[in-house]
Amino acid sequence: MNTRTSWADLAANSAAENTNAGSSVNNGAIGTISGGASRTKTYVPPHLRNRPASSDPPAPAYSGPATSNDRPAFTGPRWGGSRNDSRSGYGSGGGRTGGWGGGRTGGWDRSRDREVNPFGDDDNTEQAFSEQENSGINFDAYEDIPVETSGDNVPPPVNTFAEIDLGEALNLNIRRCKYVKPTPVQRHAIPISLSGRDLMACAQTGSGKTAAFCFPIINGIMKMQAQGVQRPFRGARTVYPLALILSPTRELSMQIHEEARKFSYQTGVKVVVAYGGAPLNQQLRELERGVDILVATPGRLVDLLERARVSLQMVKYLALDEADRMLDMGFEPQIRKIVEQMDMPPPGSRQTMLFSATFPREIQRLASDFLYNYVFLAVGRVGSSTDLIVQRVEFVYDSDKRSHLMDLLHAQRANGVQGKQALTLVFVETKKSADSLEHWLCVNGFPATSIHGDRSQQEREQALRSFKSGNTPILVATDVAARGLDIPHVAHVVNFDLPNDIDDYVHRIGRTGRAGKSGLATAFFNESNVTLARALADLMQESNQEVPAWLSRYAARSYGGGRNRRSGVRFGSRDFRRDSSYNRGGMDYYGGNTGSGYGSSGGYGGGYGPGGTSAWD
Ligand SMILES: Nc1ncnc2c1ncn2[C@@H]1O[C@H](COP(=O)(O)OP(=O)(O)OP(=O)(O)O)[C@@H](O)[C@H]1O
Repeated sequence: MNTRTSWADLAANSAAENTNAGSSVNNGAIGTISGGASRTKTYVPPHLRNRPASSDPPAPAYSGPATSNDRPAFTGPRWGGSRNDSRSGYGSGGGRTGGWGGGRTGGWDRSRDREVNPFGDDDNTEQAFSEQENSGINFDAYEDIPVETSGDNVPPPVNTFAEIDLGEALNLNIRRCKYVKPTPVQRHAIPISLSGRDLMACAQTGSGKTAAFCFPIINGIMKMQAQGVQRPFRGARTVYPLALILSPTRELSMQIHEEARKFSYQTGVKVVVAYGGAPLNQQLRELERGVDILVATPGRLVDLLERARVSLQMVKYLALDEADRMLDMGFEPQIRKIVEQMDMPPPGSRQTMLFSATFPREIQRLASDFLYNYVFLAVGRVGSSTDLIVQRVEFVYDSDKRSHLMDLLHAQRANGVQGKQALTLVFVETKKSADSLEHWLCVNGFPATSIHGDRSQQEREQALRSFKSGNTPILVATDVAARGLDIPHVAHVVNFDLPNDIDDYVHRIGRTGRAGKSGLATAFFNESNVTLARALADLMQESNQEVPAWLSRYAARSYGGGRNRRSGVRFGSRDFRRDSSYNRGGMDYYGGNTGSGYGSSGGYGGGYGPGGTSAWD
């Protein structure tokens, strides 16, 4: 098929662009890992140098060998040996001696100067970073994205970080991250959250949602601490976080933790992460040192709650990242338990923020149980993919998939920059096929690794590190890596097996084309994917992609099949409260003004109250 050649060229070009991007991109999200192995391992902040060793021994990252990812054709990870586990941030960086114990009140001032610098740079960074901007971001790409807000009295958006009073310490960290101006979702979501409103926010992959929920939380906690918030005393071992951030995967929780630690550096706000598959004791020790923001996966959190090691009684902020995933069938019972059946304050007494790139209507309906008089925000159409990603679909029989993949990889390699293979993420359906494809790639001279639910947590983390560092530039993954992961320089996402659900496709391809950069996504389609055809064709068309004629033909035949949530509705999953069926129930969501402190006009043409307007319509 002659198109294959041009797609291979595209793959190669995208790869070249991403490889070229090099260090100019913000590597912030997991910056302690990406491209900086040796730096993070050896860095000791100036204020910690020449100190006696801590009485708190560095928490060992792994009990087993770090070279667990020892598949064939690897040259051995650069990361082996004494990995300095960035997760352990506060506790293990060396030098910190307690400071967070028990009912900490104001302990931060004493220990602030001992906080490990999560940026891994010198403390005198202000000048260095103020000169630079995050040059990897192409903000123009976002400028004309349509924005919809609904709810009463929606606070107006801002254009700059300076317009919002986030506090000096947080502003400094924003500069350290090289964020020069807010992304569209940040422009809208941050003022809404700062005003105290609950929020359901939908914005495209890679558009900066993490900061959008982290900044208001950190700012709010700084204010609470300034007012001398007191925590109850239920026993020395129970901790009382003020904010809870839940995410569906361990790796995403780790990533959010890393981001939140950067944003909260020297603000006095302590962030701790808890997720399954890692030693509980280590996480308990971290918690006992004090926690303001707890980032967690649901399973591990339920465990901690049942052991009465965490109480949610003081939670003022609840954020669900990938909220639609958190509320789908797999997670919903656990989320309900955490949010409704433990001791968390009810909606209205806490502030709840739900974020995702996709928000099916039925999930919005479920989610509204957790919210109080919320604002709905959609930046771009709900569930759309970003135009920054070039999407290709190729008809490939199962038996030909491996050779097609090989063609793409060869083309990328041939056009690679300085012989470097650009990062390629390959999604497959099952854990078994992930293992076998990884093995096959390695045997055929393409260093690959894999991430899926049957691998140990050590192996999963090792695989991610090895991928990010470029050591194994191909990562074969199941959907465990589909959401949220912010891996710089992923040039190409290959849907070797397409998912059944178009929303999963949107998240998967969203691992490339992030933060204003371009990316390439190639999907292998065959008869077993017909139920996805219509949604896929619609999505591609909406993102200005070339839809092959054969796919359009499949689409025409596959009305309403599968879990295609968009069938029959042209991407209509906006605020579900606008559905006539919703209002028929006698509920008038827009009727009552619950007093957010904003004038009824809000000074912004967003609100979808009666007579409200939308930038989309
Ligand atoms: N204002 C900003 N300026 C520059 N870079 C930013 C800004 N906000 C976020 N970024 C960067 O953009 C990248 C993507 O951000 P983030 O991971 O929060 O996206 P997301 O919207 O949560 O994506 P996903 O839907 O895949 O979870 C990150 O590397 C982050 O550091």
